Amino acid sequence: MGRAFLVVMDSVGIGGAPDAGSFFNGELPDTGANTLGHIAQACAAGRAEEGRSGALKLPHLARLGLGAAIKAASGLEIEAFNVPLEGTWAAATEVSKGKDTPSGHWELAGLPVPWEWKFFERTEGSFDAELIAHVCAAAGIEGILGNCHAPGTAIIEGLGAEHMRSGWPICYTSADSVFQIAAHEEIFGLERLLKLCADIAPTLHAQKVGRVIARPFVGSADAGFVRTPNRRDFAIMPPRPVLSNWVQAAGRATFAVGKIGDIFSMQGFDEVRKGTDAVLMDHLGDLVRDAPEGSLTFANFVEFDSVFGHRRDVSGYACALEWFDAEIGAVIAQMREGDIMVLTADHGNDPTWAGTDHTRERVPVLVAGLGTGMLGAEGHIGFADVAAFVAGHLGVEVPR
Ligand SMILES: O=P(O)(O)O[C@H]1O[C@H](CO)[C@@H](O)[C@H]1O
Ligand SMILES: [Mn+2]
Ligand SMILES: [Mn+2]
Repeated sequence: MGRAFLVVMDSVGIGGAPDAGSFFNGELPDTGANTLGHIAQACAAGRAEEGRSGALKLPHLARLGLGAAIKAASGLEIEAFNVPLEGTWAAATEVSKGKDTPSGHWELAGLPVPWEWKFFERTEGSFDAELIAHVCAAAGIEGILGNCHAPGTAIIEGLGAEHMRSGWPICYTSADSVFQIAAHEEIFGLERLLKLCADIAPTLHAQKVGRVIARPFVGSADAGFVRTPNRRDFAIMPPRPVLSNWVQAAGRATFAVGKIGDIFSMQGFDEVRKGTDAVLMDHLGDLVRDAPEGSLTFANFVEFDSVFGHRRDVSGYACALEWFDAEIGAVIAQMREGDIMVLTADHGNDPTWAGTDHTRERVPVLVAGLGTGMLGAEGHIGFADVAAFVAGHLGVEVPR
């Protein structure tokens, strides 16, 4: 029967989205954004030399068809990826009207987002008085800080000291459908922050805001502020069953690795394993060793996006890709006969692009365990085809 491992490299887009012009970073449309393509070009030109050097080395992903996928997606040819093919590949195009994590993951899991998300469009004064009053009442405080679009690290640097003085939470958003609350773990309290987010989430979800995100941090004005790994996403529930539900309903085991549990509101998984990306790679290796026949493992590696993409750190992103490639090569080598691993992404986050937001892009779909081939017409498929493909491999019915 075999097993399936669906692995999302968060934000590792390959350009070419036909609707990129409808998505923006500030004033600039995402037309031409290409996360992997532009990182590879920067590396080849010697512009990504911090902590690494030279051409982007992704031998395992390249053998699975990364070069062919980029070329199909965006027309770009990356010399470093020009190696003999051993995998099955495609470039996937998204239809959901959002370039964020839930939109990408839901559609990859078979559910294109069936509504328009609510975005907070004003970059300053983003939240209306009613919402602010709701947050204040839920938190038992007089006011909030922030109330704007901002990168999360910059806003705690700018408002952390004031937050410590006033005890008011820092509320901010981005080009995504998110309401984020940053608060000091010791001054405001971690449990209090998580409870506040959980309490206000139903109101925001009812307005089709995709996620309320708790962004705890520690530190001081003198020593600097730093976010902790205790981030928690309170995401709107998918309105219909998705891949993990289908597999579970067929009596199979399902495992979530990383933030997958949060993205699907903990629905459809027998077990959720979390940690930093390095820890997640160990979890994935353990599951490749131990997961039962017929099972689904759905993993997300978030640091490409959260640590490097949003920070527009090209060298760091390249390092993370090279680390991932080496590690995943060793994990793939442990797969059993009949297993497949599908490596894909949920959106772009081009670190050479303007702004600090995600970028609308196509994504690679690279399959290990099937031999050499291509999916779709000339290598083009939709995000939702990934779910159908994985379900088909497991012999699980896709509900109509
Ligand atoms: O800049 P930080 O706080 O990391 O926020 C980013 O993370 C959010 C959720 O992934 C995105 O919408 C973007 O705003
Ligand atoms: Mn994402
Ligand atoms: Mn992100």
